[in-house]
Amino acid sequence: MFLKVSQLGVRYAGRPQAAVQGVSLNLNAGDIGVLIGPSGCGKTTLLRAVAGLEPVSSGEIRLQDQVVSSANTALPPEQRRIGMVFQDYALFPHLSVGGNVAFGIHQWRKSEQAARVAEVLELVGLEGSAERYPHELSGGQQQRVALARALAPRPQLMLLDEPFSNLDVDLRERLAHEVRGILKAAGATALFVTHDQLEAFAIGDVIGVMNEGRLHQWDNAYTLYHRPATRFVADFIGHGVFLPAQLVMRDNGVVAQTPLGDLSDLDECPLPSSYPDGECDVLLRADDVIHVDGAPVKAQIVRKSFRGSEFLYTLRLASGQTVMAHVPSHHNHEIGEWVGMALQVEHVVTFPRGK
Ligand SMILES: Nc1ncnc2c1ncn2[C@@H]1O[C@H](COP(=O)(O)OP(=O)(O)OP(=O)(O)O)[C@@H](O)[C@H]1O
Repeated sequence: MFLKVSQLGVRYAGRPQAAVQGVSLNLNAGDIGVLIGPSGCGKTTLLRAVAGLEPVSSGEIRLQDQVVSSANTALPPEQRRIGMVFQDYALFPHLSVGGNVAFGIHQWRKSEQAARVAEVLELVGLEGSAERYPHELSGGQQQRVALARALAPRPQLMLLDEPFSNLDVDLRERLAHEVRGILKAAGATALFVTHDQLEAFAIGDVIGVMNEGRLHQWDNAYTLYHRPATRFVADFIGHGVFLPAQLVMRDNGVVAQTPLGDLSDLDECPLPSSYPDGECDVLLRADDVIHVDGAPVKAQIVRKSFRGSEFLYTLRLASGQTVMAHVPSHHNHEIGEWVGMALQVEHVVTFPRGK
């Protein structure tokens, strides 16, 4: 295991609650991990602890099997061979692009420095820009220089904290894909912090969802979306809606009875005995709820937003619950209209009956 974080706790003096509590995660060499979660959930604190910039109050951090942080060990940041790109990690304005990129390798021989600068600038798509100055570059180009600067000393681990948050949305998405390509081409292992889930999906091999200092799940994007471990993950990733359901046995199989009809032929569905009286909530994504003109269950459209090839409808069921559905945009119904809806769920995800 390349990076191993075990039962990590980080506290700030004078704050009653730990900023990071009981967090464990593993990252393989060459993989990109992404931490995502709402503001204040502890993402940056965790990243800073890995960098050696925050002391650890419990648990430990290992890099290539060496304990670098624990309650009584703290390898200084400069000995961790870590490259960092932070949101506010500005370039030095008085240094050329080449000068900026060479900053962390100034102790190398001049010829090796020049070769490495050319190599990483090519990697980030800025070959031939070594003589330019930061103010002559766009925001996206400046962030690529910052990335090149961090990669130049061949760090064993790259840490990136919301590196695109000062850039506009279109550029962010493009850069997210580019940065993944650059990190992979460099063979880098990286931990990346964002609060944007599309960015997380575009960049991460493995994604961790944090809330209030805790890591709820550490998995690939597909599993996070389809098999969320907690209600928080279900809601945060892909905006889940929860419908009350009752699990019952019928013909040797489990059926989930919901206000949108029965769900049967379910894979991996828990038995009714998993919940008191079989009563639970099922997670429904907008793509689990389909519009069928003649369906017996009707729902009223309360909101609709046009997304080009489809509408995202928000619908209220007769039972009062709200669900969302992606519907092909040629089904252009009016707000207030009652339309036929049904469920198309492959694997059902259940949680204890909620708040
Ligand atoms: N230097 C500090 N001193 C005291 N408390 C801090 C300090 N830095 C962060 N905190 C607190 O620790 C918690 C976690 O903060 P952190 O910056 O790690 O969250 P985050 O998930 O990165 O948030 P954001 O997305 O807003 O950057 C928050 O409650 C924050 O107020």
